[in-house]
Formats: sequence, C-alpha cells, structure tokens
Amino acid sequence: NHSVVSTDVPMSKRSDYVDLCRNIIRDMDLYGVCVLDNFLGYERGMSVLNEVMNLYSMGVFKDGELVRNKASNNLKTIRGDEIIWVDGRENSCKHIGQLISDVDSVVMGSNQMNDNGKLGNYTINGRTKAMVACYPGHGSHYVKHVDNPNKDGRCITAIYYLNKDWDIKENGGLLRIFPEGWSDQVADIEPLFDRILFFWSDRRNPHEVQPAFKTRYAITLWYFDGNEKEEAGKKFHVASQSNICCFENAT
Ligand SMILES: COc1ccc2cc(-c3cnc(C(=O)NCC(=O)O)c(O)c3)ccc2c1
Ligand SMILES: [Mn+2]
Repeated sequence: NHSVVSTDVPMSKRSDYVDLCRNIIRDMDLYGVCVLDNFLGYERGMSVLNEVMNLYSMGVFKDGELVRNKASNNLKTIRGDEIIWVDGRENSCKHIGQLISDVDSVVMGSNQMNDNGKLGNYTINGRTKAMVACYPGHGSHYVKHVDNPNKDGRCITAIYYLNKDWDIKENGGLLRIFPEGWSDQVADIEPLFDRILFFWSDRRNPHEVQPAFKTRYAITLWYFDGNEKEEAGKKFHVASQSNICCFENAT
C-alpha cells in the first residue's frame, strides 16, 4: 500500500509514478498480485464513483451471463454481477476515461521499466474496454473461477474498486484469490474505495467474489499480451471483438 496525494498532473508526470511502477513490477514478480491504495486520490475517486452511480441509475447495466447448472438442469447464476462496457470517451464517462488512461500509464510504464523490459515477460499491446460491474447486494457473488483459463490473450487483470465505508463483516463482497503454488495461502482483498488491484489473469490466480450484501462497484480492464492474443486469434474467436482496444503505438 502507498499513500499518494493525486493531483491533476497526468499520472506519468507524477513524482511517485516511478515508485508505483516499481511497486507493481516487484509485487507481480513475487506474488502475481499487487494492491495499491489511494490510486486516484479522494476527489478524482469520487468523480469516477459518481459517473458509475449515474450509469447504474440509468439502468444500462446488463446481467452477467447465466450458466445452466447441468446437475439440476436449472438456470443457476454463477455470477451475480451486472455489467456495462465503457471505452471512456463517452460524454458521461470523462472521469472513467481518465482512470483508464492512468491505469494504462502504470501498466505500460511497468511493462517498459522492468530491467528485462517486460512485466512478467509479456509484450502488452492492447486491452479490453473498461467493464464497469455492480454486484447489487442480496448475496450476489461470483464462484471460484479463472479469468483466462485457455490462453485467450489476456495476461493482466486490473480492478479498480469504488466502495466507500465498506465493512467487510457487514457487507461481504471479499475478493479471495487462491494463488497457485502458495498451497494453503490465500489473498483476501477488500473492495475498498480508490483501491486498484492487479493480478495475472491465467490459471495462476483462481479467485472468487464472496456474497455481497451491499451494492458493490468495480471497474475492470484486461490487458493483452500481443503474442498470446495473436495465437488465440488463430484458434478461436476471442471475447466479442467490440470490447477490445489495441494501443495505437503498440510495440
Ligand atoms: C462474454 O461476455 C462476458 C462479459 C463479461 C464478463 C465478466 C467476467 C468477470 C470475471 N471476473 C470477475 C471478478 O473476478 N471480479 C472480481 C471482483 O469484482 O472483485 C467479474 O466480476 C466478472 C467474466 C466473463 C465475462 C464474459
Ligand atoms: Mn474474475
């Protein structure tokens, strides 16, 4: 955790930018998971939260997909979240757009800054749009899963949390990661306001969202490794292309 006072200075110009990238590189290399607090600072965090709440109140979120439960053959929700894909250029998403470019800065900065020039030996050349998610409470949850189990190209999951005054005992909604190779160790991450989380998207990080009893907001970006994505493109259709953005100056 670090405490930064964020100003309107672009992320990559901030004095702590290099430290943030060093933090990410070290934690991702050591644990495959990295948590940073006070990522945007209170003011900008609140602006993002207000945009998300406005979107939600407009009723534009869609239900996370349902999966038929083979056993009892009834539609069983494995995911209780409601989502909307945002690219950040929409009129009512200016602050979400700024968050996205700040996350791009630290991810790309970390990818270039690492002494061997890559973060986790990936060549990150694109990402999905931002998935704004809401777990509406009443026990909505997400069963243990891997984001990218079959090499669809996604290498890093970045989740920005927006939940103020979150009391994990009362409100639940804990994200529990079961890092591969750490036997009985788990990483318990509370979805706290202005917190950002990075983790490898593949089988190294099975994770679950425990039942939430209060509205729980998060914004997720998935970053692509150019090589894996190219391979995937040949094998099968990656998650709907419309939600994928490629970096113009991809190396
Ligand atoms: C085919 O279209 C889609 C569209 C959206 C999809 C979203 C997820 C997803 C994956 N992981 C999480 C998660 O782990 N959240 C952790 C947390 O909130 O702390 C989550 O909330 C949502 C998976 C598959 C999807 C397929
Ligand atoms: Mn997930």
